[in-house]
Amino acid sequence: MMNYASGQPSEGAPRTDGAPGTAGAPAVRAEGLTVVRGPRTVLRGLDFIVPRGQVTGLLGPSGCGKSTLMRAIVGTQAKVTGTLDVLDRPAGHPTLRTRIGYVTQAPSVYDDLTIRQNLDYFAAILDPGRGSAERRHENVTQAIADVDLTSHADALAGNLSGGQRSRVSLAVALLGTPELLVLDEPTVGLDPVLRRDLWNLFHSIAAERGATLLISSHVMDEAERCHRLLLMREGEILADDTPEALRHRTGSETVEAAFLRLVDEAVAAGRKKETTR
Ligand SMILES: Nc1ncnc2c1ncn2[C@@H]1O[C@H](COP(=O)(O)OP(=O)(O)OP(=O)(O)O)[C@@H](O)[C@H]1O
Repeated sequence: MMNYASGQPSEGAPRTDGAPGTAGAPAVRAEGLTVVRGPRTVLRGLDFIVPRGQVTGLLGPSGCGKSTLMRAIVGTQAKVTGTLDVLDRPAGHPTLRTRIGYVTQAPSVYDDLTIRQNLDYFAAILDPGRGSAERRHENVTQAIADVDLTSHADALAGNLSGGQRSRVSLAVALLGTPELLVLDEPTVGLDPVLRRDLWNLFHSIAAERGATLLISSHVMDEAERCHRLLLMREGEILADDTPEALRHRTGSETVEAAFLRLVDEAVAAGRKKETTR
């Protein structure tokens, strides 16, 4: 994975993406998406799309609802109302299970198994039976190589660093070559070199496999690496645009500055609404 190009969106990003003005259905389409968790409405009537074949960043401060939105998309969240279509099916549809790869914030690996044994285990669940043994072996070897862990394939997962464990989780999600990869803060706690390498890998997965990636982060400099952004705040979408358009629209140098400006505008609009009540 280490020698993929720049980790930045390329000029030639796919156009069959469902983005406004382009052909093709989006990977994810939400209308009036609302989620209630406990006593709180955590997502409030969201409308957005995630275009196919691109890297979309889901950014916003801690607690704004990023994980909840991802859980709704992969079908593991209760009390979801509104429309939420994923790969042309309602979210949670059984046929989506093998078409989506999901990596949660906590790496889901077995410490007492080696990397290869972890991957073998999940591959056997995805693609069971003796007849598939050879394909499983190839897929596992490829997934380990994709995340640059070939030289550690026989190391116990319990002896790996945090970044290496995150990459094992990502390798599990890559098994079965999913059409949609949903990655919840995959670079949190990683050093800058590993973060850059992972972003390069994400872009190569989109470019070479045509996969759609939805990646959450609260690190704003990672926003610049995405084709499109969903900026969230307090359970709402503040903006759904390209990084360049966001910077341009707000007259800002960086996406972080654009985000702060949009937050200020939203706060000011909220105050105005209250005073005119
Ligand atoms: N089980 C739960 N019951 C009630 N409220 C919850 C539950 N889980 C999360 N919440 C609330 O839902 C809101 C959104 O949480 P969520 O985990 O989606 O945020 P996030 O943006 O992913 O945060 P972070 O970046 O810190 O992971 C938070 O205010 C949180 O307190």
